[in-house]
Amino acid sequence: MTAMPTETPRRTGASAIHAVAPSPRETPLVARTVAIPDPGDLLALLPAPDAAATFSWVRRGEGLVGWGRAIRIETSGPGRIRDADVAWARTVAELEIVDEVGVPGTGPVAFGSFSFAPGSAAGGVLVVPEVVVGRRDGVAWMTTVSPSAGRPGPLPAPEPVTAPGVATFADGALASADWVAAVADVVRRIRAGEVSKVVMARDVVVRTERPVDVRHLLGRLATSYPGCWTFSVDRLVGATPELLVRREKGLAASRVLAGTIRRTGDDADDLRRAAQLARSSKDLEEHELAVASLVRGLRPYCASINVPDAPFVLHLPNVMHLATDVTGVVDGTFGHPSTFPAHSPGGRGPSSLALAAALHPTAAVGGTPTPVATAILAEAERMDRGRYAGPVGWIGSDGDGEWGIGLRSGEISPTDAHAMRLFAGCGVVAASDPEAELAESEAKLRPMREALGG
Ligand SMILES: C=C(O[C@H]1C=CC=C(C(=O)O)[C@@H]1O)C(=O)O
Repeated sequence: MTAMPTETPRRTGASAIHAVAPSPRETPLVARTVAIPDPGDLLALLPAPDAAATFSWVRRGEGLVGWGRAIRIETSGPGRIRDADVAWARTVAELEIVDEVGVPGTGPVAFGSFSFAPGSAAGGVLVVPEVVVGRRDGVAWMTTVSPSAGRPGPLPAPEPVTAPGVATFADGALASADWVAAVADVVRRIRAGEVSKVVMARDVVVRTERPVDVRHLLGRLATSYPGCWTFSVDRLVGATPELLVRREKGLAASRVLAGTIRRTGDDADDLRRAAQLARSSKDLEEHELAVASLVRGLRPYCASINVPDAPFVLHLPNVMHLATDVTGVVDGTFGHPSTFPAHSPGGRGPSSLALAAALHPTAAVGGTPTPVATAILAEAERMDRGRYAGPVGWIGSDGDGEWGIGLRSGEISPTDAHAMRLFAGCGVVAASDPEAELAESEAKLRPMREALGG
């Protein structure tokens, strides 16, 4: 039996499952994975401009792309990530799975994206595309999810990609000067001892001459930021350098980023700046708090954890970050309450999504201590972050998967394909200079601005 709608599906024909109440289907959906010849550029396969039905998780030419919506799971509230994990395990249990390839990313896959804040109307979503094409270590495959058990047909011929034309950018919730004043106020509260770190974000609204074709953005982001995860899930699009958690074959991995310096484009100067960043006590403090929060979140789920003594400097085209790669051995015997048996045959422990639920929000996007910091930012930013800075990624049928943090991103409006909101945030600590944070947020907005042609 296969999960089917408990409420009227959207008119796209997708099956909609609201949270954890899938109801049975007469004919099971079949998820079939077959090997295919190397398909070339994965992003070039995406057939249509519709951001709501276009999925991507691509880094250095490898990863997953998908289109169409075979199953949709929507969640909301504080349990939005865990509820989606539970609903996914139930959905998987009711699929018929034929996987002729058997590597991470084959079999049925759900792409997901979750709001930063528990109370956000943006909630959470998992979508199983009708078609997924993936590549990893030179192996390529196609997975189809449909009521038919037949072998998949040829890939569709993509429609031409269109550029958005002239894009105009305007202040979002706060004008720049007001945001700087809000950051200054937060610095005062930190210095008064109320909180150690608060990540302050801002939004920028965009209007484009022509409807945004998400494939245009994805192509530009992937070309300019090959080391980032170029993602598209349900209209949230971006290229994030930060991995919240990957679970693969019993191992958990996370790339924590916090502490930033802008690049100038001059190699010698950038090297000097990298050294300056590695020694900056303000950035090292910001970074340490982010690593500590990640490790605190991961520890209960791991038999062992490896945390390097010092961060390295990650070079991106727009900025450099202090970075720490944390790894852990997932405790397969640990009975996470949201881990369904389908995710832990033989005691595999919490799924990648259960781990993401446990880790979000780290101090790289919230602050320290988390409850105080998130309450302060919610008030000071004067906006709902939506799914910016929330987990974004994919999960497979065995619970393995990859979840990034939805940074360097923007959301295409659900009602107007000419409208987007872009986001960027900065870790604020006692030594922060509000004007410098504004400049840093501008540098972090650059990938999306440039992808839009700004
Ligand atoms: C919150 C963002 O970045 C985080 C990740 C890396 C460096 C950060 C920083 O230095 O402030 C932030 O913690 C963002 O890009 O919107």
